Amino acid sequence: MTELSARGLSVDLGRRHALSGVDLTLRPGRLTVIVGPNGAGKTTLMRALAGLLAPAGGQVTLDGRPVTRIASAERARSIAYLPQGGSVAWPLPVFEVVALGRLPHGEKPDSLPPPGREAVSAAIHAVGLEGFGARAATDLSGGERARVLLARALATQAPVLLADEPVAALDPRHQLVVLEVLRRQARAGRTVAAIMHDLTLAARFADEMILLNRGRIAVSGRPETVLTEAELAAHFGIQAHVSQDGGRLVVVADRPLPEPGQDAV
Ligand SMILES: Nc1ncnc2c1ncn2[C@@H]1O[C@H](COP(=O)(O)OP(=O)(O)OP(=O)(O)O)[C@@H](O)[C@H]1O
Repeated sequence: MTELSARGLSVDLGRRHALSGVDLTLRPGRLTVIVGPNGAGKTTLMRALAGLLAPAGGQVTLDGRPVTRIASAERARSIAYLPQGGSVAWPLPVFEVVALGRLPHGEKPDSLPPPGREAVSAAIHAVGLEGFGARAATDLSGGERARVLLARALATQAPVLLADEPVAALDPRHQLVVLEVLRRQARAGRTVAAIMHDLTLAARFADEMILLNRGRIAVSGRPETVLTEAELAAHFGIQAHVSQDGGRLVVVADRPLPEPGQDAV
């Protein structure tokens, strides 16, 4: 059971304050969805949580230990990170790309021990890519490749899984497949966070949501607390209609609100 926390987290990128004073705790057993407008700092936050960016202030801790002080191999075994829009550089077979997720365990793709091989096969199965194992990962569609990269992260079997826009490239069925995988990971006791832009889908799967805007947490909590028409207007700049359909939250973006100082069209 692994808890990932940020306290007073600030990150500068060049001269830009990308994150300021972020406090959050990602808990085992929960799927937390991070939302926010473009440029809000979501990717920066996830990279800092993964220990890939050094904070300018505050800190990120994994079960109380500062994440940037954990040796990289141990960190990679503890936190699986799926970057946004990841690519595959080499024409390796899908099985071998997914098997790269076992490297933090010291297991090489061409000589996996049985438990490692099982983890790779289970990850390929989880994302619905059976039958793709021998295909070159460079010869796949964007959505297929996105699922290969998620499978690589799953194959690590890390107690923490951080996924940056894991469903952005996927068709509706595979969006559901992947979100069900993330929810199952959480239900199995892992600590799971995902960045998403589809607010209705996010509300359906999130145990908890964090709305980030201008590098700060604007609001967090249950989806119905975060996704109110007022919060959507204030932070996404949209007039939206939020309703309940059979107990599910539905967000329909009606129109963009004028930027402050801009005349309505
Ligand atoms: N390498 C960089 N140097 C300077 N500024 C950067 C750098 N990378 C990102 N930024 C800026 O930091 C801010 C946060 O970027 P970030 O990628 O975290 O946003 P995001 O919320 O993930 O956005 P999106 O929804 O568009 O993916 C943005 O204003 C961006 O322009």
